[in-house]
Amino acid sequence: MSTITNSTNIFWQECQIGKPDRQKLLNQKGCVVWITGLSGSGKSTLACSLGRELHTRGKLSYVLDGDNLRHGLNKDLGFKPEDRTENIRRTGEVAKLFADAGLICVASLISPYRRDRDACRAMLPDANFIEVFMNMPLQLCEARDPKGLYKLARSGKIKGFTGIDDPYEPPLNCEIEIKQENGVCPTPTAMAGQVVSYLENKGFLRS
Ligand SMILES: Nc1ncnc2c1ncn2[C@@H]1O[C@H](COP(=O)(O)OS(=O)(=O)O)[C@@H](OP(=O)(O)O)[C@H]1O
Ligand SMILES: Nc1ncnc2c1ncn2[C@@H]1O[C@H](COP(=O)(O)OP(=O)(O)O)[C@@H](O)[C@H]1O
Repeated sequence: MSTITNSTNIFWQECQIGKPDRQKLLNQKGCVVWITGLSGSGKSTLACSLGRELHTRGKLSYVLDGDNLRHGLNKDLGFKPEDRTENIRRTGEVAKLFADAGLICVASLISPYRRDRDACRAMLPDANFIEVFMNMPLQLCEARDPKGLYKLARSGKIKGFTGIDDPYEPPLNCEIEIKQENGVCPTPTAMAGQVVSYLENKGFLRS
């Protein structure tokens, strides 16, 4: 991530009401839950299920989904490595703002490159970046293929598709790993439950 800025003569503006005040109001702690994994691994499913579970518990969250962001904020970006890097950087910055607002921000993007995810982690105080790895086999994701993209990638109609002809670098230091047990994928509710338990144990669900 570049730390170079093109602006000069800029100053940080402090306000009287800060993150601790907002957290107190919301009775929770702002953080980023960053879900990474292959296309079709269940990132959006987990993000939605988690959002629903937190809402039920009276906790304010917001989902930043890669696909959705590419309809607006990131619509100028493609899938070249430098575009993916910029996609992740922008999303990291937005997620950081949501966390500062006191929300539990759930970012759900393939984010295939370790360096880009680590750069987002570095934007936040360490414990406030919770990396969730959807550790699902490529064969399962490809068998699901809900958008038919793997089929297009295998036939060469999409170039640079993650897992096929573009790399996915699994996390080395994630906080949560979601994986199959005895060849069975946990249900969406169980996946969300795993994340909620983590948030609860680490004190994010109280101020
Ligand atoms: N070349 C290539 N590689 C990977 N994915 C592709 C590609 N082209 C289009 N798509 C679709 O874009 C969705 C991924 O967007 P992301 O912003 O999460 O990608 S990234 O983090 O910048 O790698 C991804 O959504 P999910 O399937 O939900 O992961 C795909 O539907
Ligand atoms: N835990 C799960 N159990 C069964 N099917 C799932 C599960 N998670 C996701 N799926 C299914 O797999 C497909 C891909 O899930 P999705 O959340 O869109 O993945 P991603 O966002 O990583 O591309 C969808 O059809 C979804 O219904």
